[in-house]
Amino acid sequence: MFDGLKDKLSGFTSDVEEEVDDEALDAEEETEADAEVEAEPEPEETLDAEPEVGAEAEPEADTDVEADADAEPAPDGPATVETSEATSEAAAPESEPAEPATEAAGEESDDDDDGRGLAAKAKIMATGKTVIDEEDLQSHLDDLELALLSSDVEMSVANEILAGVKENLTGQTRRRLSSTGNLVRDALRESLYEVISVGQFDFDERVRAADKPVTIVFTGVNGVGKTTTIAKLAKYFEDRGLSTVLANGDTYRAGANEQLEKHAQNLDKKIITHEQGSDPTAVIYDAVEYAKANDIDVVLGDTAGRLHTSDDLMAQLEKIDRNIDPDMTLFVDEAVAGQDAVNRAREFDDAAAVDGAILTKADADPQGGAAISVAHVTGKPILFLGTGQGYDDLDQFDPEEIVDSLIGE
Ligand SMILES: Nc1nc2c(ncn2[C@@H]2O[C@H](COP(=O)(O)OP(=O)(O)OP(=O)(O)O)[C@@H](O)[C@H]2O)c(=O)[nH]1
Repeated sequence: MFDGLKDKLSGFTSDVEEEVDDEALDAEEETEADAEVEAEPEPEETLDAEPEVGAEAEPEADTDVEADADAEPAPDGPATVETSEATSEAAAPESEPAEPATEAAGEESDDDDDGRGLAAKAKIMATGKTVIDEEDLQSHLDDLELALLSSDVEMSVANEILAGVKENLTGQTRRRLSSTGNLVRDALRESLYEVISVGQFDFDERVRAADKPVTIVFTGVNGVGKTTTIAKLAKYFEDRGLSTVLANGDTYRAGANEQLEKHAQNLDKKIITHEQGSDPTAVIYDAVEYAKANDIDVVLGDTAGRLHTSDDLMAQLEKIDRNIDPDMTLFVDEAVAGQDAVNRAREFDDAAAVDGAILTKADADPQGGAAISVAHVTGKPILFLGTGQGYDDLDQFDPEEIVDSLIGE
């Protein structure tokens, strides 16, 4: 799932990490040079070079930072990051002295596995320098933009991700990043998470809390796996102890009844159908009445997937809204449709406000563009991903899990 996108994102993070490493090395050399200068026999500089002796003995205002750093003496003596960190903070007393030194001290112990440069990276963050020059970052951001667009990520969403990465790596927010050697990945992770977690709510909880029967109506064009998804959700609810009745409100398409009937039969579920061409609202209404009479928990109502530009479609959904007032309207499309799915999500949401989306065929989608973009574009969350043709192949959409799978933990 989304393997092509994973590769592209990994290319970006390793390229920028390299750049950050180079900057870190430069910074390290600079700091070492500074330290040599500081080691000259001026009284205050001597204090920095030999903190155990000097700091407690001279608690003057401008040496408070050293004293703080020394409050937890480093076993390795003055050559530790804590010491040199405190030194650089003291050299620039204006810039938030104590906290960064503590951050850097905490970070240092985790940095061994990344080899060169990590202590220096922590130092760059702690001392308020940028992690990477904006200019150096720009060419990588251009590459990232291309990678996102070629993976079908919607333009405005790609721009949002780029802006987030840039801000996280060069702006004021970088201190929020955990410095465990994955600065760039963390920046990308945070930025991706922001766009794909839009509007998330607890689907199970909402269903549990609602008065029964809960009515869920499905919209979306034909051929994307809507019928299969309704069947998968019937199984999903059964697994959670909730009963369902299916309603075929797609009275427009020949063969729709048979298709849903087959799933209902396989899953041993009640299905309500009317003749082809009849009123979809009436079908779903009957299903709701059946659910009430038979103590059924959830009504799953299909609707026709005619073209989203059709006034008929809007009129149909409006009529369902007016007469049935469903608890949720979910938009279904296929992840593999990429930009088309994103555009349709926007148009369906404009036509008849949806509460969330389900993307089918994520298992067959190397790009991930729709999965990244739909929530941000509509302001409504993706709730499920279809991951295969079996009834159990439906995963709840967990933004954190998706981001982890895209860029590694
Ligand atoms: N690989 C994969 N195939 C799927 C998934 N969901 C549905 N399909 C397949 O997609 C094909 C179309 O699914 P249907 O449910 O019949 O789709 P549909 O005809 O769009 O249904 P309507 O939207 O109601 O018209 C079927 O072969 C399904 O098995 C999925 O998540 N992954």
